[in-house]
Amino acid sequence: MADWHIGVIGGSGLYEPGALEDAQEIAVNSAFGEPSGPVTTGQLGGVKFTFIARHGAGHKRAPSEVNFRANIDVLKRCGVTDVLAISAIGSLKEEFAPGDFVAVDQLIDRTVGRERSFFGEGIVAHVPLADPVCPRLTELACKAAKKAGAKVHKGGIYVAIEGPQFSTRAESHLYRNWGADVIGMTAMPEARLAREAELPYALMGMVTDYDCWRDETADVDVTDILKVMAENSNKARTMLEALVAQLPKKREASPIDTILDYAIITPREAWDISAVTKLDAVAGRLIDMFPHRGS
Ligand SMILES: CSC[C@H]1O[C@H](OP(=O)(O)O)[C@H](O)[C@@H]1O
Ligand SMILES: Nc1ncnc2[nH]cnc12
Repeated sequence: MADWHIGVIGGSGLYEPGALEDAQEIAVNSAFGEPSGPVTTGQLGGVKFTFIARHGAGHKRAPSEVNFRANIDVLKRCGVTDVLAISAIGSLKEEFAPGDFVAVDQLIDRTVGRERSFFGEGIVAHVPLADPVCPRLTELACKAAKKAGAKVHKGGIYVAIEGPQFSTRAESHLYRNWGADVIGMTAMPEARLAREAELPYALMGMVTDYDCWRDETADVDVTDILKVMAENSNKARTMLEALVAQLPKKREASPIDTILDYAIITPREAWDISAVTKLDAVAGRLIDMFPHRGS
């Protein structure tokens, strides 16, 4: 049984992990290009912990410019076992008010043109994604967020748009009609890639606005979003402390840890050597000729 190593992806307004023990900022290279920046790695409450800011220091990467593959690859290379993503989200539902937290459990992908797989080019995999988030980590994150004083909604359908513009009013109504509960620009392909990298992934969204469907409120705008985020980022950090404080002592295996066992369709003898080399972290468990993974 592996020990827990929590990886956190901080979204808009959350560019620092808070106080870590033995904190070190390290630049980790990825064969998939430039990650959003260096990671901060250390311990939180005695648990291994690694943080990356999704949009980079100073929020310089737009959602379409985030190299999601490199970010996930880098977390995997650091030895992360589970990923908690934190995001600013718009609400498409009356009950999800600004300031509330939503533990997302389903995703609709409306992004276009982003690299969405580690596989292809000589080694093909089809991982299941019916339930794109890890129920165990989501449950732990919900309890932690409540401990941090947040109003938490368990379950919500997130529609991921390409951005960077917010939605038109017609789109906002359309997504509501589809049954989506919240909206953002980053959970896809992040969740897809975490699954391919055999990393259980949970997404805690912090509601910052009502997008533009609601007559009673002003249309979404970044200044208002940042104001709500500023009020909530401490709560997010407290949630992280509460999360590590209540982790079970030993991390039981998750089915996601070995999802590639049933997903790679290309027979091993046909694997393309250069594709396999790039996958030395993501699929390192299966690539016994590449003893890898500095942890
Ligand atoms: C600052 S408003 C739009 C921006 O905020 C969200 O980012 P993240 O998911 O990284 O917290 C949203 O997806 C957009 O990228
Ligand atoms: N209304 C919204 N649309 C897309 N992404 C968001 N992130 C925060 N609020 C958002």
